[in-house]
Amino acid sequence: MSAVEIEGLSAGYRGTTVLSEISAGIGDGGWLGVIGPNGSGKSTLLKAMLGLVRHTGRVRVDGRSVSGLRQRDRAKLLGYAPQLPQLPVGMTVTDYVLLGRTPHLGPLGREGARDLDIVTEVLERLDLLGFARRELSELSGGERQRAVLARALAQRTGVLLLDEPTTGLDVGHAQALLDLVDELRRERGTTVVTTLHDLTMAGQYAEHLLLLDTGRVSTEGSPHEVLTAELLGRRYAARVSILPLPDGSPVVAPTRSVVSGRE
Ligand SMILES: Nc1ncnc2c1ncn2[C@@H]1O[C@H](COP(=O)(O)OP(=O)(O)OP(=O)(O)O)[C@@H](O)[C@H]1O
Repeated sequence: MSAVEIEGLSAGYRGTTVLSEISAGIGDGGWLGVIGPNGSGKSTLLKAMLGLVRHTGRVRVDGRSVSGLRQRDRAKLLGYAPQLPQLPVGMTVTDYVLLGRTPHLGPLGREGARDLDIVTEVLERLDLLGFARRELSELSGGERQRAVLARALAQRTGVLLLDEPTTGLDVGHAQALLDLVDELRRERGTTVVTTLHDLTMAGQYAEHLLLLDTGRVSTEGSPHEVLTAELLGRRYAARVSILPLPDGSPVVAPTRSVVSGRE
């Protein structure tokens, strides 16, 4: 359980500023969805929170600034599943997920029974036990995606930062993965930050959305406040309609332009 505050976060690469003055707060067990068009800075925001790119401003977890922490100590607070992780060649699923335990290992770097138990539990939870001894290169895209999430879950942190966790997953597996994250949130009070391209799903799972545009916060608020045809049309240069589901939650439906003269 951890509350997260982002305060005046600016970040960039090699002298170029990509993110400017981002501020946001997420309560214990909250879910923040970061949305925005390609290149708007969503992944950079997560990387800056993790200290993986140069940044100014503050990130606090339970009131404690993480900016000055060593990578290892940050990794005890913030779990991370990157969008395009480098997957070590020849590594099995179990060994890969065990990497999530690295920040918790003692000076000799040996994993103990508790670490192995956590890995088994996570593999079971993500329906990966059958693949435990398989090499990562022998998994399908969706299975690999689950292994990446498994590694982040094995970190056992109060905060999870998930960068496009449903990329490459079919609708059923995407739902199952987001349901699982939601379950963790309810059971353990895990605080979640996800970037998501699927705006309907972003609105269904996140309670609060942060819409980025060219590295700045364009709009933030509840899914109903942010997922409007006018706003999305402007920010994404897209034609969309917002349709309500029976429970009132918004579906973002792309609409095709009418081409005259077509049969
Ligand atoms: N390592 C890097 N070096 C230089 N520029 C980078 C680097 N990574 C990202 N950028 C640039 O920073 C900007 C924001 O990129 P970022 O990956 O954060 O966007 P995003 O919103 O996550 O995009 P997408 O939806 O396409 O994944 C882009 O203009 C991108 O080209």
